[in-house]
Amino acid sequence: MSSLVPDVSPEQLQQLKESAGRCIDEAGDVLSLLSSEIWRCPELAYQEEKAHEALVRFFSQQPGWTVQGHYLLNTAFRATWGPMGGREGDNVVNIGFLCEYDALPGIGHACGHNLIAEVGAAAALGVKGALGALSHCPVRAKVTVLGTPAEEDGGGKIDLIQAGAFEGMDVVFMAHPSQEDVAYCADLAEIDLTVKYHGKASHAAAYPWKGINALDAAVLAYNNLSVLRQQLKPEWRIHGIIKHGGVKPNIIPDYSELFFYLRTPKHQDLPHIKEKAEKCFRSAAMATGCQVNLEYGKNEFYNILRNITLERAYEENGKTLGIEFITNEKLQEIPLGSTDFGNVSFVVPGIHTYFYIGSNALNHTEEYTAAAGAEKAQFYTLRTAKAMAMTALDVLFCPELLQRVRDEYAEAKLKEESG
Ligand SMILES: NCCCC[C@H](NC(=O)CCN)C(=O)O
Repeated sequence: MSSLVPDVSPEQLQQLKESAGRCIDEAGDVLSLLSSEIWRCPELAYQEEKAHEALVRFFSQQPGWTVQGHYLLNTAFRATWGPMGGREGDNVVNIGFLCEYDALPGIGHACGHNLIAEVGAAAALGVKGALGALSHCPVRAKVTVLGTPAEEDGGGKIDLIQAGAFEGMDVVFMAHPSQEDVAYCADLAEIDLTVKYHGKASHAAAYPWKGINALDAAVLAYNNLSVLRQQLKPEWRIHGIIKHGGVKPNIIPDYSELFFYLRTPKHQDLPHIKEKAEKCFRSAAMATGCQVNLEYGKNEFYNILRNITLERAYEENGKTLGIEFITNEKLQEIPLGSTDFGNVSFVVPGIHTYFYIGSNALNHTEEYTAAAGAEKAQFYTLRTAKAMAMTALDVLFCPELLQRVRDEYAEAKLKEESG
């Protein structure tokens, strides 16, 4: 372990970590109530009004927090504690914990975002509780909880980055429910694409030759993409749905709409997959005589800029709590999807870990929705929060560790952005 700030011994840091764990356990009931309140009322991206209200109420009822509802976005919030401690002129070390709370259409919290909110809140309570119990904290510390809506659709963290919400943060943490405990997974860069074909209606039996078939264009495009996949790199992904394909069998469809996700390991590769996909959509328009409009999502999701220094510190703390991590780099390179945390990782050093919740069900299934709302998930959720809080305390009290985190972030960002 790096050398600690003056006045804090390794034993005292360990006592602080244990204190954080006790604070989290003591708040276990209210944290579980918070999580289940969110879970019971699933709300879609940018519409998480009840979840926002529950989280703002939660922190407003906790002593010492400054809470801002509707923070820069209607369903975002910010809760801060501090800066406290240190000496006049000391630099503030601002630790951020991120909460997600949007659900999926039709299957509720099938990605367990209610547990993401709980982990973030719990870890923040733990750090605040441990520091607050000190007669004098030798570090000028601040804890920031940021409610970041719309991860599943639109990317609220990206909106918040653009609005300046992450300025002044030194390190950020969040954890995402999964099937295993892992400090890093190679989440993909991603962009949404909506494709609209406009044709010409006609009676499909009487004079079909008068029509221009927008459904044919959609089907051709879908098949074009299906054969394109053979020529894509194995980690690239193109997948989607036909949202509209016509209204009646005897009316040649004059409108069809498709919704696709395009994904690549690095956000610098997105233009290449976009170019390939566009040829598939435009050639289908040419083949059928349709007009085509391509509309990209407002936010590109970035891949995650990993911070191995922080990951290792998190793993060390988690192991003391009995967490068994996947550390095999090959398994960590298997993409689990995408997240707008990737964009955050390019503006603030941080980790987006994954944690087991007591079920082998798969995300984005009804079984996972049930698992995310089950009492059994609470033990794993609070354990993850403790590991995050312990790692935050390491960052606060080990200046060398914080410097290594910063150095790795700067080097990784330079390497990534120089291609
Ligand atoms: N613009 C759509 C982004 C979809 C993000 C979604 N995220 C997760 O499933 C969370 C786990 N990475 C996805 O990857 O489909």
